[in-house]
Amino acid sequence: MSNLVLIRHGQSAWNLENRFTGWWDVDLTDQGVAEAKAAGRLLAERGLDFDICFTSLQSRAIRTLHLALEEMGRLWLPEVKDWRLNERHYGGLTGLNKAETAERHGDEQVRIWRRSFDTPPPPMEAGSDYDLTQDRRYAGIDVPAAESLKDTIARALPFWEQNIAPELRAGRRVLIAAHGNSLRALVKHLSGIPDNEIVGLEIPTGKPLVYALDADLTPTDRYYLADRAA
Ligand SMILES: O=C(O)[C@@H](CO)OP(=O)(O)O
Repeated sequence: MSNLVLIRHGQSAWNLENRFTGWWDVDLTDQGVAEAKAAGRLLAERGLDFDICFTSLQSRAIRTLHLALEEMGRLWLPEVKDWRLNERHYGGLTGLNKAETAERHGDEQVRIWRRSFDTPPPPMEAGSDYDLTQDRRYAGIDVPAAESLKDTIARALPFWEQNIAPELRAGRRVLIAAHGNSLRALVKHLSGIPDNEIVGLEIPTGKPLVYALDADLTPTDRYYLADRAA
C-alpha cells in the first residue's frame, strides 16, 4: 500500500532567480502554483488519499500543500507545521546568486557547499539582511547560523521518529510537503542511501514521490507518481 507521499514545494521566486534560499521565506512563482495544483490533481486522479499532512514553517511548502489539497477536495485534513521540516539553512550564502557565487569561489567550492554531506556553508552573520533569529515563528528555537545536510538530518529525523512514524505505524496515510534538502534527509533515511551517494540525489519541484512502507516502515516501493503508468 502507498502510505507516504513526499512533495517538494513548487518553483519558488528564488529557484527561478537561481539564488541560495534556505530558511528565507520566498513565495511560489506562477509556475510553482501550477506545479502544486497539478500535483494535487494527479494525486486525486490516481486515487491517493491521506489522513494527516506535515509541512514546514515556510510559505512555499505550506502553499504547495494547500494548493494540492484544494485540488483534492481535502483542505480539511489535519496538518502539522514544524521548523524541523524547513529547508537546510544556507547561512551566509542566503540571498546570493548561485552562478555569481560559483564565478567568485569556483564551481567545486559551490558544489561542496551545495551538496557535500557534512560541510556547512559559511555562517550567517547576526543582524544580516536575512537573519531570522528574531522572527516570531522561530520563537524558542535555536535558529542555526548554517546547516549541512548532516545537520538537516539531525533535526529532521527526530521529528520523523517522534511525529510522523507513529502516524504511519497507526495505519494513517501521510502527505509531507517540504523542501529539497529536508526531503533528501528523509529519503536518505527511509531508503538507506549512504552518505557518499546522497550527493547525487536531486528531488524535483512539485512531483509527488510515493513510498509504500511495510509495517516496520521499510520501503517496498518508491517512485514518482507521474512516472508510473495509471
Ligand atoms: O537554495 C536552496 O535553499 C536549495 C533549494 O532550492 O538549493 P540547493 O539546490 O542548492 O540545495
